[in-house]
Amino acid sequence: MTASDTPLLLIEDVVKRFGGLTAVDHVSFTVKSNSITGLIGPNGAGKSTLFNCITGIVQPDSGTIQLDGVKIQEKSPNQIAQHGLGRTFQTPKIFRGMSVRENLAFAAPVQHGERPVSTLIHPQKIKEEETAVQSRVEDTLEFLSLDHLADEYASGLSGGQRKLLELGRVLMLDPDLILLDEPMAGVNPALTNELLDRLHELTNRGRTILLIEHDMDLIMNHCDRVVVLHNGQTLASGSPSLVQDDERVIEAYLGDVIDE
Ligand SMILES: Nc1ncnc2c1ncn2[C@@H]1O[C@H](COP(=O)(O)OP(=O)(O)OP(=O)(O)O)[C@@H](O)[C@H]1O
Repeated sequence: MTASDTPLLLIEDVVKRFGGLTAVDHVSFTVKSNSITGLIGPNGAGKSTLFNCITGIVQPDSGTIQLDGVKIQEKSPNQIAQHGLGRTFQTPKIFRGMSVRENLAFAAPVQHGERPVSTLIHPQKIKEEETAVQSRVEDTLEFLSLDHLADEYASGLSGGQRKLLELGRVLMLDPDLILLDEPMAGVNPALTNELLDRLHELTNRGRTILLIEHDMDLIMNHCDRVVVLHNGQTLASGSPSLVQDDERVIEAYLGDVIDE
């Protein structure tokens, strides 16, 4: 395998049990840099549990998870985030009592200015850091077309705008790999298109995206690869067209989704 073939994320034989239930059952797949990969499967297939294993919220019982060539399965969520992983949740984690701009600024990595002693010792450095954060906030507002809402309270945003803001908070950490848990659920079509444009733009800028989504049109039209989970196992993985035509996937999952 050459360096350029090395996947950004490697999931190998990962198992996670809750008592007698095997939620993730020997799952293996890879995610290439600068791609969008869709993780799909019926309710209870193990998608969120796998996300939790990747982000360090739960520890897998066995298997290997590598991010950019480094094993991360025994690291803490903070260490994994510092290693270049960002994540959004089904329900956005934002501060409703803060403005959009404050939400973004607050998501920036810990700065010297937040430590009182540093403020006295390195005033110039702190000023530079504050300027850099402000500039990053403005860039993020513009990138996500949230600039007109910058001073609004997050509590006043629509569901879709909250999802954009949560993505913005993740982008403030400048992650290489972004995990999105149902980013389009409850988002109106105009904002969904906006969000999809941004996701493609992020891959053009060198980011990599792994997303859980139930909207099949979106998965088939916008993902480079699809991984299908069923009963905790990898039922299929490959290009959207390959997965769409896979008899096992149609029988176990797509049949139901299309009939709905
Ligand atoms: N903390 C937990 N304790 C016990 N069982 C759990 C826990 N978390 C998940 N499970 C179980 O593991 C299985 C997989 O759940 P998971 O939430 O990962 O599925 P999912 O594919 O994300 O489903 P959905 O699409 O409904 O969100 C389910 O049977 C669920 O009940």
